[in-house]
Formats: sequence, structure tokens, C-alpha cells
Amino acid sequence: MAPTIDSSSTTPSSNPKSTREQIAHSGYDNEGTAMTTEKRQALNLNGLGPVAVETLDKQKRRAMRLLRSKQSMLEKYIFLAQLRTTNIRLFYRIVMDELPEIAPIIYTPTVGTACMEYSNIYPYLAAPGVPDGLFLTDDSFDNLVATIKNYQPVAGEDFQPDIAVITDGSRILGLGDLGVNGIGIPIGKLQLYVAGAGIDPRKTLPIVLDLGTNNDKFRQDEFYLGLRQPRPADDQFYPVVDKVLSALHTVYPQMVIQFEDWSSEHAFGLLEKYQNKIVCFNDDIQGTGAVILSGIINAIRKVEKDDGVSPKDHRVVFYGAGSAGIGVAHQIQEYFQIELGLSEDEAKRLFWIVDSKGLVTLDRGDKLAKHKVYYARDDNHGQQTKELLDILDYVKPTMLIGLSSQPGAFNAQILRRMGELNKSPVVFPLSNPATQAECSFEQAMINTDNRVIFASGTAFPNFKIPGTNEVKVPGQGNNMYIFPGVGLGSRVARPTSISGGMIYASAVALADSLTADELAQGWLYPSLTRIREVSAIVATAVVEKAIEEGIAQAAEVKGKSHDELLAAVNEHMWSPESDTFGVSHI
Ligand SMILES: NC(=O)C1=CN([C@@H]2O[C@H](COP(=O)(O)OP(=O)(O)OC[C@H]3O[C@@H](n4cnc5c(N)ncnc54)[C@H](OP(=O)(O)O)[C@@H]3O)[C@@H](O)[C@H]2O)C=CC1
Ligand SMILES: CC(=O)C(=O)O
Ligand SMILES: [Mg+2]
Repeated sequence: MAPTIDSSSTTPSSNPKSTREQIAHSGYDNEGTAMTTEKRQALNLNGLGPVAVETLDKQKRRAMRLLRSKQSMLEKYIFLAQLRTTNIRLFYRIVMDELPEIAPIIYTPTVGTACMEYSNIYPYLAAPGVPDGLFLTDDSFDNLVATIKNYQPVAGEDFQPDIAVITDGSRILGLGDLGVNGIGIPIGKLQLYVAGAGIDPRKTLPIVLDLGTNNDKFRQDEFYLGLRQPRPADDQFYPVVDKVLSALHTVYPQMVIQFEDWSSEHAFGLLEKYQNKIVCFNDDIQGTGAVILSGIINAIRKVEKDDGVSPKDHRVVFYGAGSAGIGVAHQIQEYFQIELGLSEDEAKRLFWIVDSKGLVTLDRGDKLAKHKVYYARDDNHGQQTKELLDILDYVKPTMLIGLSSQPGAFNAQILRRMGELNKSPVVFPLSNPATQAECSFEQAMINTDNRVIFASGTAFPNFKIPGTNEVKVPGQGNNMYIFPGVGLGSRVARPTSISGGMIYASAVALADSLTADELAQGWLYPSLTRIREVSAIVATAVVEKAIEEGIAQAAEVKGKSHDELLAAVNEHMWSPESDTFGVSHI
């Protein structure tokens, strides 16, 4: 509990030092210039700042002016990170009000730069004594439990997290193995949980499991802050992860765990092992699968309406066969089976998967990773195709989906070919951050005579069609539209596990969440400015599916109508104004 303050009096606290320290060490308690004169007196802060008492809105306008004056995106990231640890309320007011401007700073693409630089900037990000993430490594079970309990973001307040995002830093966006520097990703994802789905910031737990790194450059960098050792082999890796997850589950049995940016060689195995044991999901496999299915549903509807293409006539090339590519393929396949009535075999035959060695086939001669085998083609008659252009000529796809982290892979020739093959080619270069994207929106527009149906993982600028006043807005196919709603829905329904049905329901709900105006503009995804409304829709669908499947444990959701569930979901949402933040409620 926070130090007790007599709310009926303005007498200085009997222990002013501890109160001051608490404010200095907690962005949850510090209101900065918004603190009333009465509170300042009660906390014995007289003379420790200028007299002005400001509104949150005025604080926000000043902070935005300073933020916009910063030259580089990394400086903006650092500024916001510092703001977050010194004044949480102001930070989230800004993130929520200005999400389209702030998301590219706290999330992709800048979070990628911040992770690359994390060891250089870490000491300057947080206020002294304020933890901004939990750093775990291989240890005994008892020590892990003690370390987990040691993470208390608000001094003296009982910490009961709703959601943890955990990475081992082995595949950070499309930037590879960044070791302990990967902590920036769970931090950024959880900020979107707060801004996008109203998860209480005091109930979020960002975790990096530092088991070393295979990034030689980092291991030799004098400023690198993680363990300077190679990553363990699988016979060591899996037992350590098991111990860590058991410790987390022991301390916080109700907490939802989101796996994030684990290398594909482990991501599938971990999901398979834990998805029915603990309440967890893998964002790169399932969150990405759902968000891209949602965009594809709207693309299918659009080309059917505009060009008369039958949904069953789509052929999809996946460029990239990692956790994201295969996760997306499975999710779209489910749609083809459920909504279009195709058999499993018919649906799966509409997909061609490409990895670094070319088209994935059963007779290619190499040992395929387990997650690729299901989609490996057996109808290639011995022919192996390596180049993407040849693959396009062979498959004649209607859709090209990039999850390869290969910048420029969708070059002018590839894009032109997609434009020749289709009236409205669907091209999704989804790799992150923007430096890793397979192509930009501008390139896709120019090389398809502006006919492309487009979504990218990182937001690209709008495109003004030359010689006209028409401005086209690119879609952003990023799992940030899904994971906040899945987490919130799981928090509300308290399911025994997060089922495939719940993930599928989240995708369909997102696809159906666009307004008539958004659809009329040809958008595939809703505006980010509506993220809370959209997350509530997604979360409600998740809760309803959990109830339908009989796995929801929360008694209060059972027997409720759709509107009642939507209201219950909205009631769960935290907002900066509704929070009194420890000592500030005097
Ligand atoms: N938009 C979004 O919401 C999301 C985007 N992503 C992005 O997706 C990307 C991939 O993530 P993930 O699947 O986990 O990563 P992986 O590294 O596991 O997968 C990358 C895949 O791309 C393949 N690849 C590499 N080079 C080539 C090449 N020259 N030609 C064809 N294929 C190639 C790899 O082949 P091989 O198997 O042979 O090595 C591998 O199958 C990342 O950039 C990530 O940021 C991820 C999640 C969400
Ligand atoms: C968005 C995301 O999760 C990724 O690029 O890994
Ligand atoms: Mg990810």
C-alpha cells in the first residue's frame, strides 16, 4: 500500500520524506505541474516547484511541442520513455490522443532502432529506481520465483499483473537476434495494451529472458548489457524456458502470457507445448495470423465486389516461411474452410510457400523444418523454382504476402508482374520495421498503376496519385489491432486457455469492425484513432467465443448478451483521468 495520507486534512504528512521519495520514484504518483496546491501542501512540497497548477491538457500540449521539436525518432523515443517513468498519466494521455503520431515512435519502426541501441540508451530511459521491465535468466526455480516477486512497478503496492509479454530476444522484428536489447519489444507491446485496450499500466509485465545471444557484434560491443555467451542448445533451452514459465505461473497463475519475437525454430514448439497448459498465445504466429486474415477478408470482399473475383479463385504466395508466414497461412486456410466451405486439402492447395531456398516442395532435397512440411507442395513434378518472378509465373497468384525480412524483395519487376496478373493485385509487404519491408506503398502504387490492394507491417506515408488530388491511404497489417483485444478479452473471460476459436473470432470481428466510411474509402483496417473501440469489439468476440466453447471461467460473463459483454469489456478499460494514482487521491 502507498503511505497513508489523511484525506480529510491538508496537514503535511507525518513522513514527508517517504512521500517525496515515492513521487520522485514513481511516474504513477507524480502529476508534475498538474498537482493541486492543496496536495502540494499536504505532501510538504512547498517551494519545490513553480506555483502554476496546470491541466493535463496543457501539460500535453507542452510535451507535444517539445516532442515535435526533437530531430530524430530515437530522441523522441527516449523523451517518451522518460516521460513514461516520470508521469504515467501524461504519457498515456498523449499516446491515446495522438496514437497515429506516437505509435511509430513507441512501436514499429522506432522501437526497432531503440532495440538495436538499447544497451547504449538504457541507462537514460528510466527514472532512477523505476523498473521498466523484468530481466530473467537461467536460475534455480526458487530464485526465479523470488526475482519475479521482486518486480514491483509501484513501490509498496501489491503487483497483480494481468498480462506479461515475454521475449528471449532471438528474433526481434526483422532485425534478428538482439539478445537482451529485445526488452524494448515487450515494453512497446504493453504500452499498446494500455493505450489500445485499456489494460491498467500497473498490471503489465514486460519480460526478457536473457540466455545469451548469437549476435557476435553485440557480444563484442563493450556497452552490450546482456549475457555475453552463445545461446544454449535445445536440450538446455527447453528446460530453462519450462522453469521460467512454471515460476511465472506459480507466482501469477491468472496472468495471460504473450510470447513475442522468439525465433521460429522455437516459437511453434513452445506454443504447442504451452497453449493448453497456461493462458498464453504467440503473437507472431496467432496475432499476426488473425490480423492478416482480417485484412485478407476485406480484400477478398473488395475484389469480389469491384472485379467479380470469386473468393475460391484466390491463389496465395507467401514469401517467408517463418512463424509469421506459416501462422498467417494457417489462419487464412481456416477461413477458406469455414467461410468458403473448401475441404482442408482444397484450401491448403491454394497456398504456395517460399523460403530462402525457393518454393517449398517435398522433393527439394533438403530437410524441411517441421513447421514447413504441411504446406510443402507435392505437385511440382520434380521442378524446383527458386526465383520469385518464376514462382509468380508458375502460380499466377492473386495475393503476394511478404514475411521474409528481405527489404526490396518485391521489386518493380515483381510488382509489375502482380499488376499484369490481376486487375487489383493484393500485395502485403508485412516485414518490420520499415527498413525490412519487401516494398513501400509508393513503389507498390507506381508499379501497379495505382491498382494495388496494400497493407504493410509498418505504416507507410499516404500516396498522392500524380496529376490528381486523390490521396490513397495504405493499410497497416500489424498485430497491434489484435493482441490488445485478445489480451483484454482473456482478462475479462478468464478462459482456461486461449483457443484457436478465440483467435479466429478476433480476426473476423476485426474485419467486421470497419465503419461504412472506412469501407467506402477502400480501407482494409479501421483507423488507429478508433483503436479502443475496435479492441473492445475484438475483446467481446473473444469473450463470446470462450463462453461458447465452455472455457470461460469468469462467472460474471456467463449468460450475458452481446451488448452486456461489450459494456463489461468497456468497463474494464483503464484511463488516465479515472485513475487516482496512489498518493494523488488526497
Ligand atoms: N506485420 C506484422 O504484424 C508482423 C510482421 N512480422 C514480420 O515478419 C517477418 C518474419 O518474421 P518470422 O516469420 O518470425 O521470421 P523468420 O526469420 O522465422 O522467417 C523469415 C522467413 O523468411 C525466409 N527468407 C529469408 N530470406 C529469404 C529470401 N531471400 N527469399 C525468400 N524467403 C526468405 C526465411 O527462410 P528460411 O526458413 O529458409 O530461413 C524464413 O522462412 C519479420 O520481419 C517480422 O517483423 C512478424 C510478426 C507480425
Ligand atoms: C509486429 C510484430 O510482432 C513483429 O514484427 O514481430
Ligand atoms: Mg513480433
